[in-house]
Parts: sequence; structure tokens; C-alpha cells
Amino acid sequence: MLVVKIGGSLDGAEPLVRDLAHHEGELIVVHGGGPRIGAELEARGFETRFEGGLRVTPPEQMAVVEQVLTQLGKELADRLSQLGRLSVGLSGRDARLLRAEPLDERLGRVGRITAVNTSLLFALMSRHLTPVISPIASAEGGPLNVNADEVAAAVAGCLGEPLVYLTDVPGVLADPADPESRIPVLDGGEAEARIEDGTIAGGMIPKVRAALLALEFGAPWVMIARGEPGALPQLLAGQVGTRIVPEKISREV
Ligand SMILES: Nc1ncnc2c1ncn2[C@@H]1O[C@H](COP(=O)(O)OP(=O)(O)O)[C@@H](O)[C@H]1O
Ligand SMILES: CC(=O)N[C@@H](CCC(=O)OP(=O)(O)O)C(=O)O
Repeated sequence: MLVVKIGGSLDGAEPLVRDLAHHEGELIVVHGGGPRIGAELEARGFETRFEGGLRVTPPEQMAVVEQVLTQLGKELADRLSQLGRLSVGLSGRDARLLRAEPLDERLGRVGRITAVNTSLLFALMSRHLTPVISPIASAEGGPLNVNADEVAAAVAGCLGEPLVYLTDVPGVLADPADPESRIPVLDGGEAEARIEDGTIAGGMIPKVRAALLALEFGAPWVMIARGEPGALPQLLAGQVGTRIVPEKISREV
């Protein structure tokens, strides 16, 4: 089994969706939707801002966030199903799939995952149905917006399964402006140092932190790679992407 998180930056990437549909083996898909949420909020006259890569979500914006993510999940599940992989679009509000608590009141309706209903996921997979999860969680006082990278980490961690983040860059880059500067293996210490010095920025901050969290929760391995056709087999062969590890040790021979 593999947990795959598809970034909102890959919205509409048909070749990738085909690859996922034809992937041999069980998949759980978690999707983002940042760019589409941003566009919809703007169209409705809302301003949006991020703190540490997380969208500050005032209560009056929550319905828009949920609508956009729900529609995206349904579209993705429908497309995978049409391509032969029967899939079910869910959010964390279905059967309490994802429970959360508010992260910080200054961020509004942004949540931190506290529990995952893994039996719902097993029930679907036992009937050969692929879960497609939108990052909205169930909570006291209404739903919470959770960063999709964190949702994927919680799901993979709770299941003890590997996690792949598919995004629009070839991995974590030493120089974000240079796509050739992929870091093949990144550990927690170096990740925090690079966040501190600014070479890891924007949406890569929650992704790298979530990857470390997934390992802490129990995922056996985590990779960040570009969501291009052929990515999954190449990545499983260790040819592309950045592998996130808690600590690096040097191998001496
Ligand atoms: N050091 C870095 N290496 C790679 N990408 C980085 C780095 N620092 C910032 N980024 C930015 O992070 C983005 C990926 O995060 P995000 O846009 O949230 O993706 P997704 O929608 O796939 O979750 C990249 O497109 C890039 O602009
Ligand atoms: C709290 C928070 O930041 N939630 C995210 C949820 C979607 C997401 O994570 O989408 P990407 O994977 O495309 O970034 C948001 O509102 O954008």
C-alpha cells in the first residue's frame, strides 16, 4: 500500500491521474487544492494570507474552502473511476475519518489532526475502492481546514505505510531557483536549518515538516517528488525525488 498526496499545484494533471489509475497495488490518495481555493476566495472578494505555509482561515471563508476541496476530491475520484480504478471521494467529515482541533486561534479555522478513522479506509480498500481524501476535518464547533500535507502524514503514519508527496518541483531543492539542485536525502536537522535560512520556503515548509511528522507517527519512508508521468516507479526505484529521513548517518567502509 502507498499513501500518495497530490498537490493542488498539479490540479488537472491528466497524465499523472492516468498513472495513479493504473498503479498496481493499493493506494490512498490525499489531495490539496491551494491554488483553486485562492482563486475562489479572490473571486468572492476575500483576501487570503499564509503563515508558515498555512492559510489563515477566518470562519466566514471556511465554507468556500470546503466547497472547493470537496469539488476537487469528487472530480479526482470520478476521473480515477472512469479510468478503471473505482474511487470514493471523502472528506474528514465522513464517518469522522479525520478529527482535529484548532491549531492556533490566530489562524482561524485551521486544524491539527488528532485522530484518523482507519477502519473506514480498510473497509473501502477491502472492497477494492480507492479512498480519495479532502483535507477537511471534523471538529467541535464546525469543520477545520487542515493542510493536505499534514493529513497525508497522519494517514500514512497511522497506517504505518509509506508516503509520497507529488508536487510541481523535482524534490527539495538546495536552490529553489535551480531545478538541478535536488537534495536526494534530507534529514530533520538540515530541513530546519534550511527553513531558518530561507532556502526552504512557502508551501515546502509544511511539506517537509509533515514528512518528518509522518516518520515520527510510523510511516516507514517518505519521499517528495515531481508529479510527472512515470514518477511512481522511478521514485520506488530511488531515481528521483528527495527522501526525508529523521537523521542522516554516514556509511563507512
Ligand atoms: N527549497 C525548496 N525546494 C523546492 N521547492 C520549494 C523550496 N522552497 C520553496 N519551494 C516552493 O514550494 C512549492 C511546493 O509547495 P506547494 O506549492 O505547497 O506545493 P503543493 O501544492 O504540491 O503542495 C514549490 O513549487 C516551490 O515554489
Ligand atoms: C491550512 C491550510 O493551509 N490548508 C490548505 C488546504 C489545501 C492544501 O493543503 O492544498 P495544497 O496541497 O495545494 O497546498 C489551504 O487552505 O490551502
